[in-house]
Amino acid sequence: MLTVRAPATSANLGSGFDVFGVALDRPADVVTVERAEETTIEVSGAGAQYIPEDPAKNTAGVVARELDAPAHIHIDKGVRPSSGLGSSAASAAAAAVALDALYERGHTAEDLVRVAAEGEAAVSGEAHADNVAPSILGGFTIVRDDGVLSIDATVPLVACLPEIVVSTRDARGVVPRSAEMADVVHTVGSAATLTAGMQRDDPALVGRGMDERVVTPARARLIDGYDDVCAAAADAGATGVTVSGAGPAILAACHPSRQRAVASAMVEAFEEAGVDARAYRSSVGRGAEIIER
Ligand SMILES: Nc1ncnc2c1ncn2[C@@H]1O[C@H](COP(=O)(O)OP(=O)(O)OP(=O)(O)O)[C@@H](O)[C@H]1O
Ligand SMILES: N[C@@H](CCO)C(=O)O
Repeated sequence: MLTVRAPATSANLGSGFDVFGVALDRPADVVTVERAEETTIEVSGAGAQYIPEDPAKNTAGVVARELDAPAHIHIDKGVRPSSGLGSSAASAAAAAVALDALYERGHTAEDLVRVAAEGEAAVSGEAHADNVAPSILGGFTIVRDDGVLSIDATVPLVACLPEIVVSTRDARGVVPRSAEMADVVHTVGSAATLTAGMQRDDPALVGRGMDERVVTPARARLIDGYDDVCAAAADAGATGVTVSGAGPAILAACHPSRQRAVASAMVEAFEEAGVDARAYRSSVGRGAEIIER
């Protein structure tokens, strides 16, 4: 028997659609695996009632199939599904790390990112790896077709999760199919600025680099109170604010001394818009870890 904790993640960071991701300190999924003849899944915790226990439909079950590593899998959800905080990815990442260790397969972390991305494909229709990469590797990650990079950083972040559900499948449906060249140039500038900011641990550069004009505005319309929450975060000192993953969570970057104020301002602004919310104060965090053998 073996237990792994895999963290929530925020993907895109505005300018890095389907490329950038970041591990958060919390919340996290905790997955326990035990060898079995065939895979079975049991789910408890946040939003468990919305998560399929059929291994073919659960990201952790798909990972067990891909690794040919049948197991009884217990998933304790800390990351609520359809949150924009990489819920389905946290289970996939934890299962990949746990099953690799349980069956002593010795895959590299990069191999496990590819396997966990297949779990994501089963639920969202596409094998995007921008949540599973940070959930396995930790840090700020850059995913490309030819590999994945992870950069350590400690920039303070606030992820504010409202009591609204937006599925990744739906949020991918509103992404424009094409973009103006001026917006593409702007996005490249933001992505480069954000990457430099992560490397220098500079919250001001990271915040500026979150600005993006194509995908983010289309998705913001799916989130009640989005503009007010962004304005409140900026007033409280956020250096940048954007949709986390496919939403509805909203991610802000800030200087350490402003983190508490930014978190409170975002929750209050959601509440003024009639939406309950909670904020997770975080830094760029670590990846999946075995916590019990
Ligand atoms: N182990 C799992 N944990 C969570 N959701 C799962 C799992 N397996 C399958 N799902 C399904 O995946 C969907 C939730 O994933 P979705 O990608 O919409 O949200 P998310 O992972 O929180 O968001 P995002 O990818 O934007 O950060 C739900 O339909 C849920 O039933
Ligand atoms: N890059 C993906 C992440 C979803 O978690 C998207 O934005 O659709």
